[in-house]
Amino acid sequence: MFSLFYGLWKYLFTKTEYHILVLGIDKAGKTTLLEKLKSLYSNLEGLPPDRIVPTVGLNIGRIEASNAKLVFWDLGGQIGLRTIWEKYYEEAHAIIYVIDATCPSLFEDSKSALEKVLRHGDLQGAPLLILANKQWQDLPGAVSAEELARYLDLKELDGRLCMFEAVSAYDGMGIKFAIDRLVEVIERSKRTESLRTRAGAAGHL
Ligand SMILES: Nc1nc2c(ncn2[C@@H]2O[C@H](COP(=O)(O)OP(=O)(O)OP(=O)(O)O)[C@@H](O)[C@H]2O)c(=O)[nH]1
Ligand SMILES: [Mg+2]
Repeated sequence: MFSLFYGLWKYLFTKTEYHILVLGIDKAGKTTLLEKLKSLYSNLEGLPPDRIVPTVGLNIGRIEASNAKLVFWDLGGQIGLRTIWEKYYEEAHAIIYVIDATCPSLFEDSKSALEKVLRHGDLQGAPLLILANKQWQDLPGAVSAEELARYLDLKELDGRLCMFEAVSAYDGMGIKFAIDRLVEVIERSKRTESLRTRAGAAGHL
């Protein structure tokens, strides 16, 4: 009887944990975004932009949003570090792909790195949120989310849900809206269902 009530209590009150990969080429603003997420969603003050250095390993950020626990894995985007990305694919519920929207000369590089990510079998069906970052008042040259979508013209989405949002990792503009949308999509995605089934099966071994 106890286990029945415990199971029900756990079902009602335990928040599901989702793993979200934060990818993108170097200097796109991934770590600045991660630190801003910490400030926006918790009492912890994230690192200020002037103390953030290029990422070599992995930065992890945990927040609670839209009644879910979110774990962000922020990886280095330098060309020699991109081979590490795939080690995290299997366990990821979704991808956030960050692009410096003020730098069209790097869009092609961003696009080909992203296409490689999307082709990988371990990320099949993972929802994708593409952020047109650096929409900051001091950088008026940033392209909008719609313009970025046109530039990238992604063809190999393979049935996954893809969203574009304009954000500023500096001042936080657009971030909460984008994350809430992503969580909604993660909760309904087939990928989440299959990761849950796999975790359940592993638990019964
Ligand atoms: N103006 C402006 N600058 C930003 C914004 N986000 C990041 N930056 C700047 O862009 C540069 C790179 O930011 P990072 O967060 O280190 O970029 P990253 O994608 O983590 O880079 P790697 O770790 O090398 O992959 C830094 O100088 C940031 O201050 C933004 O929203 N607006
Ligand atoms: Mg970084």
